[in-house]
Amino acid sequence: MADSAASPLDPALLGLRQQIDAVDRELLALLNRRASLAQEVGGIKKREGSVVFRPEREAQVIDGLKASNPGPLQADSVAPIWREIMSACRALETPTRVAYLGPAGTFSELAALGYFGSSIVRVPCASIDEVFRTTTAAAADFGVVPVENSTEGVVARSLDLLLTTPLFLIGETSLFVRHNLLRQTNSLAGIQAVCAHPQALAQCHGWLSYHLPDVERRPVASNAEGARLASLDPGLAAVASERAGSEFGLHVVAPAIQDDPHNRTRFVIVTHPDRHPQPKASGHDCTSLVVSVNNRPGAVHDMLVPLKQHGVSMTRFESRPARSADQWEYYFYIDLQGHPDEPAVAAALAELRAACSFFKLLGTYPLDVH
Ligand SMILES: O=C(O)C(=O)C[C@]1(C(=O)O)C=C[C@@H](O)C=C1
Repeated sequence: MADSAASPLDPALLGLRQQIDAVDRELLALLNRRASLAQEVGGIKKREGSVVFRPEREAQVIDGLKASNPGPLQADSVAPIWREIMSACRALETPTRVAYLGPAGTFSELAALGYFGSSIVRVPCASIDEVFRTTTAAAADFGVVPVENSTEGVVARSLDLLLTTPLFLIGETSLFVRHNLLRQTNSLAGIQAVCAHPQALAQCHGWLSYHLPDVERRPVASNAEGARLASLDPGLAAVASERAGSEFGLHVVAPAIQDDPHNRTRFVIVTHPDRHPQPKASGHDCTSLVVSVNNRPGAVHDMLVPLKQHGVSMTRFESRPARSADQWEYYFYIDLQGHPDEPAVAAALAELRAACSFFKLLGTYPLDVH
């Protein structure tokens, strides 16, 4: 087909491409200069024995660039580009090993890559428990685990493990989750079972009930594991990402089958407090804690009064049964806006701690920058 605008012989096109080539060479030279500076920073950190990954600094770099971006590059493009640049620079300082619910192609892997960039050492794990174990045992520097989905609510296992393990939070990221029905053949006929993580099956409940009402829904450890099983058996279908589909050579029989078109999953980044300090204030931070109060009338209200008194906003409040002898005891997972280095947050936390029978600071970290 004739395409005069895209013809490589068009002198205007040729001229513009030559300019792009020249800009790319300049960009490469600048990126290498940046990389050398990061290496020098890495040298200082090594001498001081301090950690390489500084989530608050990375958030500030991206925030600053977005605020001063003159365009036409869109503001939304700034964060992913600089995340990759900083990922590559960080890798020159030290390898970053990141554990997540694998195998390749899971949404957890996408979240890990979105947050840390692609210059990481991937440590796929078979379960959320294994992500916590691997990170606790220092076989990974960081773990990425889902905590909440906009359709299905909390990921209970992650919340329980945050309560019971020593790991703490240093970051968060969220992902638009688009599920697809994948299979060896491009047809809905003859499917015997649909395999996926229980959360994904639940997020597609409406679609599966309508289109495959009599087909077994088979919960498996991850969506990518479902895709792997579907690649071995023509009678099986999977609910997973397009990436998992291409990874295992499957057709997308039906795209975007999640019941909520805005289906999002929030992930947190965990690490071990012995190996990583709490991030410093970035200016846009979140502080997460889990608390419990004695079971008496008004106790939850009283616990929250210090937040109001010190003008600290609460952005999340989830309850989980404590599974203690008293079956009506609960743990409350609370997210506050701000950092404990801010006097109002410090004062509110101190008073809240005094009002609680149990108090655990889960971490403080920069809010996700898009
Ligand atoms: O500023 C630092 O501390 C660096 O190591 C440099 C850099 C970057 O590339 O900008 C890389 C890694 C850190 O997580 C933060 C920033």
